[in-house]
Amino acid sequence: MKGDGSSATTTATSKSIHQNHKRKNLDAPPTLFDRLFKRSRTDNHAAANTTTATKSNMTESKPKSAGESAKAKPTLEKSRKKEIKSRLNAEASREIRPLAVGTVAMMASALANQALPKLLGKLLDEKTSQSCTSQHSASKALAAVVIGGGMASFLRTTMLNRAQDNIAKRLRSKLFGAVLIERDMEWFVSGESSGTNAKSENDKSSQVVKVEKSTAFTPGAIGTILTEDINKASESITVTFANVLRSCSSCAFATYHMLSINPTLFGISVSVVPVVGAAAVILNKFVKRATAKQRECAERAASFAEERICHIETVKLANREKSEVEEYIMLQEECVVLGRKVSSAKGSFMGFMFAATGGALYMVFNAGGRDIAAGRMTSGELTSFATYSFLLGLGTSGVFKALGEASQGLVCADRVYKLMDVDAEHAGKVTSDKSESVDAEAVQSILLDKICFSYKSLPDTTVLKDVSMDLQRGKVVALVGKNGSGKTSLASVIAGLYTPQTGKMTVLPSGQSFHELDRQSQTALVQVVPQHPALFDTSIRNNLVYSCPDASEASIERALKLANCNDFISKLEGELEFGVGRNGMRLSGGQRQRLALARALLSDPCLLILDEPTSALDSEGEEAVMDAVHACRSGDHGATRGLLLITHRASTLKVADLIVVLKDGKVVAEGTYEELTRRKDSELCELMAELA
Ligand SMILES: Nc1ncnc2c1ncn2[C@@H]1O[C@H](COP(=O)(O)OP(=O)(O)OP(=O)(O)O)[C@@H](O)[C@H]1O
Repeated sequence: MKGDGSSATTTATSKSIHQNHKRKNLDAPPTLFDRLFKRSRTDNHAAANTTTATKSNMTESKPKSAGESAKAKPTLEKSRKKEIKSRLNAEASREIRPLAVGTVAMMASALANQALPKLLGKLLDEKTSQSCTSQHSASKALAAVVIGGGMASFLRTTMLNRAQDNIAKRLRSKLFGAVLIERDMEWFVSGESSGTNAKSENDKSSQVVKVEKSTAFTPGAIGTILTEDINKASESITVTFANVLRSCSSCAFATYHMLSINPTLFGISVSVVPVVGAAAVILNKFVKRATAKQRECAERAASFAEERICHIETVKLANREKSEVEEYIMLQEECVVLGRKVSSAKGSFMGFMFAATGGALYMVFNAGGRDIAAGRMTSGELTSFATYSFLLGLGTSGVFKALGEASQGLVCADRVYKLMDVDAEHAGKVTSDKSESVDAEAVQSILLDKICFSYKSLPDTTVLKDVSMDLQRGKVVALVGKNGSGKTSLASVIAGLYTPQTGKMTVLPSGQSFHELDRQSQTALVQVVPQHPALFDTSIRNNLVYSCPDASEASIERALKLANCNDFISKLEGELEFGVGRNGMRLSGGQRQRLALARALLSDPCLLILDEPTSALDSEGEEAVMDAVHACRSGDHGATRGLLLITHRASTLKVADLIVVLKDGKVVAEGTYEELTRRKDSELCELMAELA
């Protein structure tokens, strides 16, 4: 089993990440990660306070999800607008240098644009007056303006785009951190992250219950926020802001020049502005609403497609490919209808603008022609005037367009910050917030004392009731119970994924509270092999070292041997470098389980939890579980470890030192296999009979 360069690089990278993490705990200078997330948390707390204030000003009592808010109200409350603006400004202020250079360059290029018509007019007049000497001066000035303007345009584009990219990068990093680090598990499994069923209706024709899904922070919606919304939000404080400035300056310069050339002609030329402005305001409102609806529809379609692709096996087993494609087409049609409304509105505005501008130019040339004939104006002046009026039109539409983009940017930023701000209910305690650590090797047992737990989404249902248990190194405890009795929930609480409402979980002999330890200590103490282990679309090696990136070759080999992985890995092409495919689909269920077991063993935890470990294992794989039992009892390199087996198999139950029977979240019996099967009507016998 050899590693190639790429995996070595990956391992080296993960090693360095892990080492960085370790260094962080030793009070090293703050890393980029620290700076980003500490700042982000400070921002979030500040924002959370402001948000609370904002929420109280809102008319709705229930806070809405991003998808819902976009659906219900594409415009923002004043106080919320103010808050978002100040947060965006804070982001922009961190890019003050490229923004300042870009803005100055933009003003310079705008000046060059404004100078062009005048110089062109001058050139024309000089040419018609046959003055060879002055012709040169206009040409030289023109050359200087063209070269200077070109350079300014280059600087403007590169600097503003650089600022935009930097802001987007920071927002993306903060947002991804807020989603991955700062949220507790419940946020991911509850309706807020995965989308809830908004309403159900029975589709009689297909006899399938159709459920309209909300787009509230589904993985698809999170993806869209991370890409499109952040792009638009960062654009609104860089390029769009600069465009507003440029368009305004264009309007001011053009107005000045037009007034200085011919004030009467200026009056004729701007007579169409109020009409065009009023049309723009009305259409802009309509476009904003329609765009929000179109976006919500596109998100629903994206989430729909994503879910079907993720669960392709279920789709194919149910023979639903065609009907799912049809439903997707219907969603697309809905999007197209909404898109048509947006395009019609935009098209009408463009057509109206064209007609209005054409009409204004017709009037200008009519009156200007008369002025030339009367000797009040030269043809060069009229050309300059016409070009300035064109620039004024361009500037005016630029202002409206940029203002529209800016308000769209605010709506997008609102979605970004809604996802970034963690509400108190779902704030997972961040690793660095908990400073207590433990020497995992010194821990002898984990003691559960009257643990009570309910999920936040169902606070009235107590899933675990006064569960007490002593999980010692070298001891195998089997946990049995009917479906839904709370076995997996207990495993998740012990692993630190959820915090119990009452009761204590203590590590001995230090007596520290497990749930007050930092995440690194918690994962060093407890590792879980879940019912359906998730594998990433990468090599076996990378999947293996996921929770222990700095594992040595010797410990990798030991973990693989303990989990009985070597036989199947040696038959795979590339062995440890074999790509397992998406969700580990290129491996069998048993192989996935065994690989997950090796991954857990690699961390050398004090306690290993195997949730239904034999469900996907063949008889050969069951031996791996027995090997794990042996390794826990006798210690594979000196130290023993505890094992909590969630199982129903009699063969596994027999090897356990203690069997704990769970019923409706309560421990109803505990003892050895012999003790618990002495009576035919014992809880364990009844359970085994029911499960047989
Ligand atoms: N994320 C969750 N949010 C709310 N309730 C949940 C959640 N996960 C599980 N439950 C509920 O908690 C109870 C216990 O579930 P749990 O998965 O712990 O049972 P289990 O004994 O492991 O079941 P099984 O043997 O089927 O895996 C069930 O009633 C279940 O509906």
